[in-house]
Amino acid sequence: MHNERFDKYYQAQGILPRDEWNSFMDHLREPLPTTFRVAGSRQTAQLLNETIKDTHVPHLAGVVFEGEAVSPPRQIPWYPDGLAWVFNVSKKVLRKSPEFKKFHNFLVFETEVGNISRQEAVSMLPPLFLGVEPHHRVIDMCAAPGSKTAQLLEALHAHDTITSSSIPPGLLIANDSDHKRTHLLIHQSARLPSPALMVTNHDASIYPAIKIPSEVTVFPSGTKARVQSKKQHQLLFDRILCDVPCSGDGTMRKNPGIWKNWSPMDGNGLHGLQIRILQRAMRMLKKGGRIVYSTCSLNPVENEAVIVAALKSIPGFHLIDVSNHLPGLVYRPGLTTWKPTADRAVEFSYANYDEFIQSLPEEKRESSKMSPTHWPPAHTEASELHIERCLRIYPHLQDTGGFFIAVLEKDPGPVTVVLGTKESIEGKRPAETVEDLETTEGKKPRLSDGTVGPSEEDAIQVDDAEVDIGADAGDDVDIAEILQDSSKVSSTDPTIMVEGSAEKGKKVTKGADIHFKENPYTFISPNDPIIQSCISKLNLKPEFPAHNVLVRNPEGDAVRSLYMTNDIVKNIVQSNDYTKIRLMTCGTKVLAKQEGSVTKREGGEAQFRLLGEGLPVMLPYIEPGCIIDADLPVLRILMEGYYPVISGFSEPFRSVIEARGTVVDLFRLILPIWKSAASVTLMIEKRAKSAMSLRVFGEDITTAGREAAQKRQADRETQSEGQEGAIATKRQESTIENE
Ligand SMILES: C[S@@+](CC[C@H](N)C(=O)[O-])C[C@H]1O[C@@H](n2cnc3c(N)ncnc32)[C@H](O)[C@@H]1O
Repeated sequence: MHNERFDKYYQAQGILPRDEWNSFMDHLREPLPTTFRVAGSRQTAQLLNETIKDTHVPHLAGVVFEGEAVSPPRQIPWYPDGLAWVFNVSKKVLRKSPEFKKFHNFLVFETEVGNISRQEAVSMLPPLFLGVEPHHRVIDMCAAPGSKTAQLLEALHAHDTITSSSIPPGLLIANDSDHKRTHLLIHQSARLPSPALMVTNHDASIYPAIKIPSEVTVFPSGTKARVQSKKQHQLLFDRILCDVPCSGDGTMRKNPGIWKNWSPMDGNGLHGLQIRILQRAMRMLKKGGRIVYSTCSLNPVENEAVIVAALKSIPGFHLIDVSNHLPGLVYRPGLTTWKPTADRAVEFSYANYDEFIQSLPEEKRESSKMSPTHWPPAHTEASELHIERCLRIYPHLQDTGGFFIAVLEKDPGPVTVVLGTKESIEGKRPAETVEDLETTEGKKPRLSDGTVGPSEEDAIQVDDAEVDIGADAGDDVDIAEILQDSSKVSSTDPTIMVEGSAEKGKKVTKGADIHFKENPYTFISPNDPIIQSCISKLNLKPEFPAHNVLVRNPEGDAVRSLYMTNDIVKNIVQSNDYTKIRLMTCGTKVLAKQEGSVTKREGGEAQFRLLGEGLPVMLPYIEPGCIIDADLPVLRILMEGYYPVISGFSEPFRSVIEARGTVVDLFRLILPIWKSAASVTLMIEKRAKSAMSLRVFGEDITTAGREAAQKRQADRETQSEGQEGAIATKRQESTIENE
């Protein structure tokens, strides 16, 4: 845990007063304490938080392990409502002290079901500065694996109750350029089902313009709303998170491997991409909207230098003073000057870019990774831009990782015409300013993605401009035309077709990504017989938004799963080519075909059931008459076996369920069950069932839990007999580690 280049570089940057240097370095070499956040809707989170505060903490307060007192978890002072916790306990204590082991199990299971997010303290900050509200349109540009996305989604769902999800009028797009990592986002989203969520897979620096219909034009100050046109406009966002890829040297406490190979060149190489992502975000932001730019790097080249370059290249933005936003948070102001180096040995030989570039042989100048924006601005410029308003977080300040945050706002500007979608006029969300970038930034050159590029005076080169999967207004072209374009598609590939376009040679939208292999999104008619059958069989209320139900298969038929979205997600899906925006998923799965149900086996029509993950979203539409009261003994039977027979339940549950039933209401737990001829099954996922069992009964009474316990016992016995003991322990340890 030593690197001379690191010391030399950061001492030269003057990131800290001299007398803090040793403490800073000592903390960098210490492992991070465990931190977690109680997640979920506000009501659920508060309830679980009370359990931690009132049950777990007192239980852990007096624990003494091997003669030493162990500290119980404590609340992170700056996190709102005390919902984030830190605890500093070694693995040995976790494993061997029964009190901590129980608490650890609680954490593992609640994390599994999404009630707790084991997140680094500093990583919880960016969403707190973004201030998302349920009506906001939000994009998380570099979202995977999704811990901040989860926080943004929770803010969008601030009006959820313990049992049911609200349908926010806003939108959250979680994007990541790494296809594999977008699957992490999809996995996360199953824990927080939201009809307002879309997951996309794009390079954020060339994120395509999303079209949205703007049917109604409203003129300000009380003039009457009237339909002016059915034009489409570019969707602009109220809030954007740019948690950009970075060198990550702020995470050294968690990733000690960074020490060995650290070099200033890592940050130098990322600087250009970081600027382009931030610039793209600035162009997608609404007037008065807010961007949070963050990195887990301490390097000014990845932080302040990016902010300066972006602010200088696109006028109309400023840094917000957020010093009073989170009382209790200790941080340092942004650096107003710094010293870049293009030298692995960390020599600071060049005071400015010109000196640097002149020092290179002519043939090497063009390929240099360094640009003028790596160097600091003049002193007056730095103070005009208020670079000191950025936040730097160092490990020794509050025993965290290192982090950087800047909060940018787009000037509100004069309001000329206010355009809104139909639903905004009907009061679901405040009318918004939607501007047509085509006209407002007409003087600037246009990038090939249809967005506006920097002007000639701008210091930054946009070198990905040739990648066009962008914002062209959506002319239709023949697929043959695309096939001819060898830069986009290899002409030797005979199978090129947009997934889901059933006919060969079908027209596709210009700019569509024909390599994108996802099933299409088809909203089905509210009169579709399957939808109608779900409404009647599952006793759904007439308010059920049947027009917002979609399916995902090439034929567009309701064959297996039904998803629900809110209005804005539907508008976007219907106005854009899903391959062009590379849409991985949207909305939330609410209903699924019950395979092998009796009627199906007898050749009757397929039956759909409510999904556990979609239940909070569906609950407001379920007739109260089909919610059955039950008690703890009933829940116990449901949890202990996979298919408990109906005759095994006591009255009155037994008679009620014998008549019929799809949903059970248990002391503010609403759970879906499936009733077949002779048995009744709790339709929740195995791990979720175990988490609930621990929460409700204090032990894992589920079949899977009992089997796992038996296996552990058997392993222990084998171990004590001295046969393969070492192997069994290792397996157990690695399971705990993974968890
Ligand atoms: C710092 S991580 C994001 C962490 C995430 N916000 C969270 O809290 O879980 C940066 C992410 O950016 C993604 N990424 C890298 N280059 C990108 C690009 N050009 N466009 C979009 N995402 C990118 C990486 O795949 C990575 O998942």
